[in-house]
Amino acid sequence: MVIEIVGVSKSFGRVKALSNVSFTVRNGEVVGYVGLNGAGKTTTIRIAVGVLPPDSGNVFIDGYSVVKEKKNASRLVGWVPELPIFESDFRALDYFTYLAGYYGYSASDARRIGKELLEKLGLGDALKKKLSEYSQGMRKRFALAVSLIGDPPNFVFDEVLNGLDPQGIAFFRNLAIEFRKQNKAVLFSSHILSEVEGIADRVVFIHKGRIVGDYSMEYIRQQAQPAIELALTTVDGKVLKLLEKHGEPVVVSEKRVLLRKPISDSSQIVVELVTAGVGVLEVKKHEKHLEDFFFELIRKAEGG
Ligand SMILES: Nc1ncnc2c1ncn2[C@@H]1O[C@H](COP(=O)(O)OP(=O)(O)OP(=O)(O)O)[C@@H](O)[C@H]1O
Repeated sequence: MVIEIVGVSKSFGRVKALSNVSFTVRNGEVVGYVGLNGAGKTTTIRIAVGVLPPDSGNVFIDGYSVVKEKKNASRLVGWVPELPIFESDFRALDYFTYLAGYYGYSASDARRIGKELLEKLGLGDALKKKLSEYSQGMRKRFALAVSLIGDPPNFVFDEVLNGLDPQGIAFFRNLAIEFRKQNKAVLFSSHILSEVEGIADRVVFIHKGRIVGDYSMEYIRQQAQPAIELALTTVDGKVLKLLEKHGEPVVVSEKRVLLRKPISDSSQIVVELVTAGVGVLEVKKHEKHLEDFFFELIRKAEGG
């Protein structure tokens, strides 16, 4: 229902992995946790699920502290680690059935649910394979199935999309829709913003152990719209009125306008401007990609 990360810091020797990290994943929210390799995502996640103690700060899962009430907190959160490790002598479906037994499922129910889930995750042909023979990506998918057994109210997934094929990604996307409906709080990490796009409602960005941004996906998409930058001989009310027919003009400087969300071709706009007696000094197309938003945050964080 709610995952609250409050002022968490963690160092490994001289490496400061996390500095005062705080954010909340609320009820019914699916939050992407995006950062470059080594930014601190895995460290945050391991602390959030109680397998790594923070140096300072705390994480609360539905109000239970992972530091002081670890047993209660961990019961309420399902997770998929970055590199899942299992008792590898077991065959996949047998191991799933064994684990589900802990949650009170009968062996026949557990096998039925396990088969269904593993098939959906593209492991239908590998139900009888030993986990030791599973590839890293297959282990990831198996771990995702296992995390769903107890139907916990909160989830934390570490790079879960990494290792899923298109079918697996579609499965995860649908899962996210279900989680939202069921009011669960879901945090999932990725180092690729465009990968979380169709899934997350919000994105928290981490860079060098610090949170550098927290935005709704809607806002990020808006910012990442393409635009046409125009340098003109004059920028006045008449010019803006003309441009409004073609998008959302924003005056950048005395003679520069950024036409956001353009709906017409730049050549058509230039013709209209020239016909109206406005000189066009420069036309620049901004093909803004989602990742640019992420890199801009990093640049700002670096003081550039
Ligand atoms: N057990 C450890 N011992 C020493 N340093 C560590 C340990 N775990 C993490 N680090 C360091 O802490 C920093 C953050 O690592 P972390 O694994 O949390 O990043 P990440 O964002 O998950 O990256 P990746 O996507 O590569 O997994 C890195 O500098 C890493 O080298």
